[in-house]
Amino acid sequence: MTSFTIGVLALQGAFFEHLEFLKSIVQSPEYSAHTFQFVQVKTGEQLATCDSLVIPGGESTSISLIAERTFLLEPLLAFVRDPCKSVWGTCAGLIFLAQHLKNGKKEQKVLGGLNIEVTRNAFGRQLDSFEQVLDFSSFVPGLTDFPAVFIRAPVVSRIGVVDLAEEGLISSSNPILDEPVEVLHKLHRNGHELVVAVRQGNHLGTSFHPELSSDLRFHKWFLDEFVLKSAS
Ligand SMILES: NC(=O)CC[C@H](N)C(=O)O
Repeated sequence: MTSFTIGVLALQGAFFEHLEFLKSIVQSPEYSAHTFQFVQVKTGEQLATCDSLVIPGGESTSISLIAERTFLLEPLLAFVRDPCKSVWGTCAGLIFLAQHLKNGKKEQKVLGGLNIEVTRNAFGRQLDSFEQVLDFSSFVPGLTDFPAVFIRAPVVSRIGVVDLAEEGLISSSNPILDEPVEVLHKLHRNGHELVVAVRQGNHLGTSFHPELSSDLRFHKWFLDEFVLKSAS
C-alpha cells in the first residue's frame, strides 16, 4: 500500500474543481491498493506534506502576489526544484510555473519549474475563450477527443530559455532543468501552430483547463503518469 498526498494550490482560481476531479478518480477500484490525501495548499506547512502539486488556472498575477504576501513563494520555489515531486500547472498555473514571461506584469513572479517562455493572454480579445476538441492520443493512450477549454489562455512561446551550457550553475540549484522539455501538443488555430501542452520530467504544463470540461481522462493520466510514476 502506497500513500500519496496531492496538493492543489488554493490561493485563487479553479482549485476546488481540480480537487473534486482527483478525489472522484481515486474512488475507482483500480486505485484501491493506494491511499490518497488531498490538501488545499495555502501554507508552507501544507505544501511540505505533498508529493505532488497542481497549480490551477485563475489570475497568475494574483496567484504570484498572494504567494509572496503569505510567504509561500520560497517553499514553492523549493518544491518545484525537488526532483521527487510532480507538478502540474494549468493556464495561470502554467504561467506561474514558467521560467520566463511575455506580457507579464512587472511585479509578477515565476517559479522556473519549466524551462520555457510563456506568453500571457496569447489569443487576443475576440478569442479570449473557446473550447476545442483535441486529439491527445500521441501522449495519452486513446484520448482522441478531449474537450479543451481555453480561457484567456497563454501559449508556450519559447522552449529552453535557460541555456545550461552557459549557466552551468543553474542545473545544480535546479535539477529539473536537466530534463528535456517535450512538446506534447501543438494547437492548430487560425493558421498558427501554438504549443499548449509541455512536459519536463515530472512537471506538466497545459494552457487549457481540463478541470472545467467534465471529462476526467486528462486528470487520470496525470495521476497515473506523474503522481504514481514519480513515486516508483
Ligand atoms: N484562465 C486562466 O487561468 C487565465 C490566465 C490569465 N490570463 C493570467 O494571465 O493569469
